Amino acid sequence: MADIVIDRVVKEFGPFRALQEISLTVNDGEFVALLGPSGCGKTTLLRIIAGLETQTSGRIVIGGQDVSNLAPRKRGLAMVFQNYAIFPHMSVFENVAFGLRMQKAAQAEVKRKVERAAALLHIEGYLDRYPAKLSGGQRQRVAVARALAVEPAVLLMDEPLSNLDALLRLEMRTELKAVLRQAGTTTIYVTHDQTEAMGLADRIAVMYGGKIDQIGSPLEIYATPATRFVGGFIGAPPMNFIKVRCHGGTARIGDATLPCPSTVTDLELGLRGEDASLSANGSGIPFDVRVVEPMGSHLLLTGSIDGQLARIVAPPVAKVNPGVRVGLNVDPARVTWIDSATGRAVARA
Ligand SMILES: Nc1ncnc2c1ncn2[C@@H]1O[C@H](COP(=O)(O)OP(=O)(O)OP(=O)(O)O)[C@@H](O)[C@H]1O
Repeated sequence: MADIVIDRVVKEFGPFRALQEISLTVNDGEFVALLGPSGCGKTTLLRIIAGLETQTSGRIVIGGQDVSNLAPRKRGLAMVFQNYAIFPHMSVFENVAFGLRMQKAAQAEVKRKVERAAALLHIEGYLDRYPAKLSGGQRQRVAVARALAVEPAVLLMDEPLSNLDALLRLEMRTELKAVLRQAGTTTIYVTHDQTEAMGLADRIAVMYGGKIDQIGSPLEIYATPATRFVGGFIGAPPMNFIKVRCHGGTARIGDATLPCPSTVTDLELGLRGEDASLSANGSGIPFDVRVVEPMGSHLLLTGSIDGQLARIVAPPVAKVNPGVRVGLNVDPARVTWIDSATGRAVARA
């Protein structure tokens, strides 16, 4: 078993509390993404799991063993960090072979595993080169290949694809997902890119201000965000938040009404741009269109609902012009209600 238990981990840098009692269990073979904006504490948490940083309090347990006070190399994990350290005096082959050499693997096995990892990362053509003759993206792939070559039970990665161009990034993402799933590697992956987290992870932990705001499958996080922050961070375009007042279980927007949770009066209607559709006769929630952007697969409409900014996704062939008012149909079951005062989602009535 190679499950990872993060148990009430706190990290303080002097008076600044970078992590506020984080608890999270990553199951054996699971892929969990730590997702959040710059400064939310994801790298700090990963470094604590790796043993590169010491927690102020709390424990890290890997495969049933408390590793909180163990040196990084005794924790039985492989890691790829943003500032990937590959050895300049070693060829790409020897860089990828490094972990296997440490394990005193036989030469034939080293060769086989290096070639396999190199093929996966598309660096098989550079095995004889030295890092100085590689681009940033190629070096990054060497670092990933080196981590994968040892076939680790636990793999920690911090933005390992950040130096790749968009197309290669997408390709590597797919490859990485396939290979880690096949190998059953328990993986924690830090990223600030929500599409990457959605595409790769079994579960996503969305972090904000040193805390986990929500943990769940990509679909759960997308469909039922626990906070305004999560709704606004996940999805493109981000979720719209329209301030409304809820009286007797009904919110009124223009001539339209929506059932709302009657426990709170000051609410925000959290509406995904793709969960609204243009009504045929202008009925529904009034939406004043300001800009129409044809994106190919869809139209992105930017405008306002009740004077508040909103972005709506429409079919690519929809006939909509800037400056017009259209009506939106919204399925009440697909909206999120946020308590304006707390920023937290309110259960539907
Ligand atoms: N050694 C340190 N000393 C003091 N403060 C630190 C130290 N390392 C990190 N911090 C602070 O802790 C917070 C979390 O930093 P961390 O690097 O974990 O964020 P992050 O979410 O990984 O961001 P990024 O995506 O920019 O790397 C930040 O406010 C950062 O300034």
